[in-house]
Amino acid sequence: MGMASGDHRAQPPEWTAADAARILRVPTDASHKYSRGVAGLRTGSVSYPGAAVLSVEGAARAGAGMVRWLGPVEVARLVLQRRPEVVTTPGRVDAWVIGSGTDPGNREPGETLRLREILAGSHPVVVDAGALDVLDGASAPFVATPHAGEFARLRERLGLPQASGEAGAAAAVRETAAALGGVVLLKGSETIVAAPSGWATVVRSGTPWLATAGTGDVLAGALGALAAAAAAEGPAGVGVEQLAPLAATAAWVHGVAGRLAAGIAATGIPAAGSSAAAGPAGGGPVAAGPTGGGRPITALDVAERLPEAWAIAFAERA
Ligand SMILES: NC(=O)C1=CN([C@@H]2O[C@H](COP(=O)(O)OP(=O)(O)OC[C@H]3O[C@@H](n4cnc5c(N)ncnc54)[C@H](O)[C@@H]3O)[C@@H](O)[C@H]2O)[C@@H](O)CC1
Ligand SMILES: Nc1ncnc2c1ncn2[C@@H]1O[C@H](COP(=O)(O)OP(=O)(O)O)[C@@H](O)[C@H]1O
Repeated sequence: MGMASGDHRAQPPEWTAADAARILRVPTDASHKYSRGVAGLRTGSVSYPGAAVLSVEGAARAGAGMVRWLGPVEVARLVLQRRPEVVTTPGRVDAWVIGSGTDPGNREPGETLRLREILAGSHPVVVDAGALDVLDGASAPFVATPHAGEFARLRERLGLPQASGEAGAAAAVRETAAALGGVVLLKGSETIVAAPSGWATVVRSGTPWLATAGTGDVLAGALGALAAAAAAEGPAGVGVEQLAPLAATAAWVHGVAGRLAAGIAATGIPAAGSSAAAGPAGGGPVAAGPTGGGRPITALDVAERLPEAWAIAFAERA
């Protein structure tokens, strides 16, 4: 994390396996499911039930002590069919994931109220897709996770001009984070993460094979698990600036999981201390990169490879 910069003019440095390894938490003899963090998800809907399943998969596979999913009973049935480990009754939550697989145009007023309550709380919140419109006035530390289309709409709502070019994207993500008072994770072939302070990093561990429906839902769930683990660690909780490296780590692990699923991850995963410019000694640039082959993948394939990606990062632990 020392590599990343708060200089608004600078191009953000790349997040590495070693950076991710410093953030990931390993259970000890003293651990129990609650100390490892409860990820609470209000994701999916009757219109998009699959997103509930996918975000739950992301959270479960990224190491949550418990996944609590709350929502319509017919969606709960699908979630439990896929993953009976999930708890579907209200209770303790250390970090929330909201919005994936929901349509703000179709949201019941009661649900909007619940989302606003979550955003007025003190637990970290991952704000995805259909919840990006309720961010205004949030006091909880949060990470917004828009794709390019959602990012453009978010900036429009904030009265900010549209960004252009690679350099423009990084500056725009920083500017949006500062305007919102929360972390912004802009998804894409390069995923840019910025905190309100201007701290920023770029994640390049993925593959274009990730461009398939539902992979963003898996990422939101995975980030929820990492945030819950951090939040469960002590009474001090997790501040907004701490959420940025957690978000970069979730994106790094998710990207590598995509590459593992696509069969192109055996070589060239950026290693300890590497950056795109570091050369082979530091792990090197991605050898089997975007045009280096691979095969089609599904969002569930990505979720299934999260533990392996996690272990690849963790192997870089100093
Ligand atoms: N199995 C499921 O239940 C799935 C549910 N999903 C949910 O479906 C809802 C709608 O999400 P969508 O993202 O499809 O729709 P959006 O309502 O965000 O709109 C997509 C629009 O944005 C534009 N756009 C520009 N850049 C884009 C980019 N990088 N990626 C995607 N669209 C871009 C597209 O051209 C399109 O017109 C969300 O709640 C999402 O979470 C999706 O995650 C897909 C899988
Ligand atoms: N061309 C690409 N190269 C690498 N990763 C990509 C590419 N396109 C999309 N992704 C990744 O795939 C995921 C897509 O998320 P999102 O757009 O929210 O999809 P969905 O809403 O269908 O879940 C993100 O993690 C994003 O970074």
